[in-house]
Amino acid sequence: MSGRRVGFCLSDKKRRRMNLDAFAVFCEGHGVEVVEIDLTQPLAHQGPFDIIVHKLSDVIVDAEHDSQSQQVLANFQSYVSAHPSTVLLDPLPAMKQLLDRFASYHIMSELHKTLRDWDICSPLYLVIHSAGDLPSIQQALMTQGISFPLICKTRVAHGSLSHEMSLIFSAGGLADIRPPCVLQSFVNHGAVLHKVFVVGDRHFCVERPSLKNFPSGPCDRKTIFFNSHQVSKPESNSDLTALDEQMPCLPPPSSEAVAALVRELRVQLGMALFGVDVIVSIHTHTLTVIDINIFPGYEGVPQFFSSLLSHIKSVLDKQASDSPESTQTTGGPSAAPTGL
Ligand SMILES: Nc1ncnc2c1ncn2[C@@H]1O[C@H](COP(=O)(O)OP(=O)(O)OP(=O)(O)O)[C@@H](O)[C@H]1O
Ligand SMILES: O=P(O)(O)O[C@H]1[C@H](O)[C@H](O)[C@H](OP(=O)(O)O)[C@@H](OP(=O)(O)O)[C@@H]1O
Ligand SMILES: [Mg+2]
Repeated sequence: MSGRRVGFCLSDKKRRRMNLDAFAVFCEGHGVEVVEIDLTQPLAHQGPFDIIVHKLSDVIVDAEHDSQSQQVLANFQSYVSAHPSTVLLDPLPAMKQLLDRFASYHIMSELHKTLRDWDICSPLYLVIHSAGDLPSIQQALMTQGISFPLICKTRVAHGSLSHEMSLIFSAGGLADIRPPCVLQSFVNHGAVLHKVFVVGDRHFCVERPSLKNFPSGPCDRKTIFFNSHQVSKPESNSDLTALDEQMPCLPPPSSEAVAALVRELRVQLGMALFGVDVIVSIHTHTLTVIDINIFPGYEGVPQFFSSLLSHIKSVLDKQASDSPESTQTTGGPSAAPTGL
């Protein structure tokens, strides 16, 4: 597959984390040119691109208050509008919905309706738009049957501030929330998180440390503030992740249920590169979706490079078969062997 150019727009952190240089070498051997896009320069001078793979979440979040980010985003969007044949991985509207926990948690809350055959749910949650009076928040929690402990997360779902969260154990702890935020019911799950990393039509499950169990119901305990990156990275190990009491190992989520969940989310989100965080309730053994991430780190997925290239090639093959030229010739282009 010659002459295919794939542009990448990644933050410095993401480029290092993904090792884009190594991926470019990997793709060269398969006839795909990987080009890093400089967002500070006109994209038209750097193209053309068959596909652009990006993680513009930081730029989109910063564009809310920063004029330079607004300009970068505007330049990117104008290039994409002027080049409709360039495929975005993933589309900006799809990405934007996952940047907002108010939106992504609504998607999660609807999953049980479309996945009726599977014991899949997401925790009850309350959206807090602004700092209202605490009694009305407490009343809303009671009305919706959302019990303590609660986990409080910022509305913005990506970027450094988005991982600062808190565990709230009683009504008094509600004074510690900083709206806009969500208050999500805390589900005891035995300190094991299942990260489901999705790359196109493939997905991979990776076990990670997670928050330990806490006594159900309100208790007189101070709010615990933490950063999620201290809790669920492979190396995470703290008082927050060490179980206070021994408990029987939980069965992992069924692979069929995870596959059904990924299929549903792929359709609903219209995305190819995302991560789903899943826990298993120690009480009900229900597969519980607690988070969805844009273009995650895929740490613990050695098949990431080959899966990403395989998806890129499937997109390019579809582009070739959909292109007007392909209908003018008999039989269309011979689909280049993906070999992956
Ligand atoms: N409702 C919940 N019940 C129990 N534990 C939870 C719940 N929500 C989150 N957690 C715990 O907190 C951790 C971080 O939560 P979450 O994934 O929502 O944060 P995040 O900042 O989006 O994380 P990341 O971006 O790294 O996926 C989870 O890995 C899990 O250990
Ligand atoms: O845009 P951010 O930095 O919030 O993206 C995060 C993402 O939210 C997840 O925290 C990723 O962790 P995993 O889900 O464990 O992959 C982070 O990946 P990392 O490899 O950089 O820790 C993203 O940065
Ligand atoms: Mg998460």
